[in-house]
Amino acid sequence: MLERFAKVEGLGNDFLLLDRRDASPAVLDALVARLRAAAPALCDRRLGVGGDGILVVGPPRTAEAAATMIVVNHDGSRPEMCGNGLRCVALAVAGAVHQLVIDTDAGPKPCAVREFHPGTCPSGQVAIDMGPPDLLGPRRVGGRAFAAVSMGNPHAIAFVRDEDPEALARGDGPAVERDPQFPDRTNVEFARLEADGSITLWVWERGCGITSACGTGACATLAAAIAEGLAPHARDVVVRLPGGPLMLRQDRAGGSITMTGPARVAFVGEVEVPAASSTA
Ligand SMILES: N[C@@H](CCC[C@H](N)C(=O)O)C(=O)O
Repeated sequence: MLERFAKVEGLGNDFLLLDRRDASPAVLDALVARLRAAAPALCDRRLGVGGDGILVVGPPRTAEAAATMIVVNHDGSRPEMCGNGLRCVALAVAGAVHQLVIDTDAGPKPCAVREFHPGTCPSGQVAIDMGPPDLLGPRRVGGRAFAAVSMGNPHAIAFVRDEDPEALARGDGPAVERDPQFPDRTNVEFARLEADGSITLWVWERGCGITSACGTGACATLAAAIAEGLAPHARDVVVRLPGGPLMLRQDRAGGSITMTGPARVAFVGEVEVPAASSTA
């Protein structure tokens, strides 16, 4: 069955986006099941469209929302949240309305689209109220201390000084992702505080591997940095990811984190999504 999609990206974290705001709950559930089974093939960068995951835009679940975002990782798993993906969904849904709420599996998220360039392939800057982080305490994995933080989805953050965060994310990410202390697996962050107050961040994503950016990972890292006294409240903090910078801010302890960054539709197309039973 052919499905129309937009290829979207935020800082190079890229997704197939299927807008099915017209679908009934049963049709949406069946589509998500098919996409989960087909995700490794669809997201394959040589044999498929290519992407870190898939975003399904469904009808809103709550009265104030414009739509719902459902996320499927590259490996077919279904995470609760995706920061870069949500910026892309807000951009795709926004049209003339630049303030909107999108429902997610981690609750409703207010979004503001700025510097909107309309067209078949719109782009813009999107600010999202990502909600408050949940600080879950320290974990020790392989002799290293990680801060466990939930942004709706799970993160394990280690701060390094003289080590290379990219090498650590590539080398240690897979084992930390599957450490038994994280029964749902975890996204894994290696972060370095820079002299100018910014944070350099590499992320090994659950269900994807290394990505060029992770919005929830950046927010979780800021929360851990503030908790450890490494970053300030009520000031913009730049988190530098391989794909570019995200601007983050938490105004008070325990409060919401605001994330601002780019989103873009790269191209649109149609792709065959096989029935779930024939993709095993
Ligand atoms: N890239 C995303 C996070 C996507 C979900 C993640 N892989 C998970 O399994 O939790 C982001 O920008 O937040």
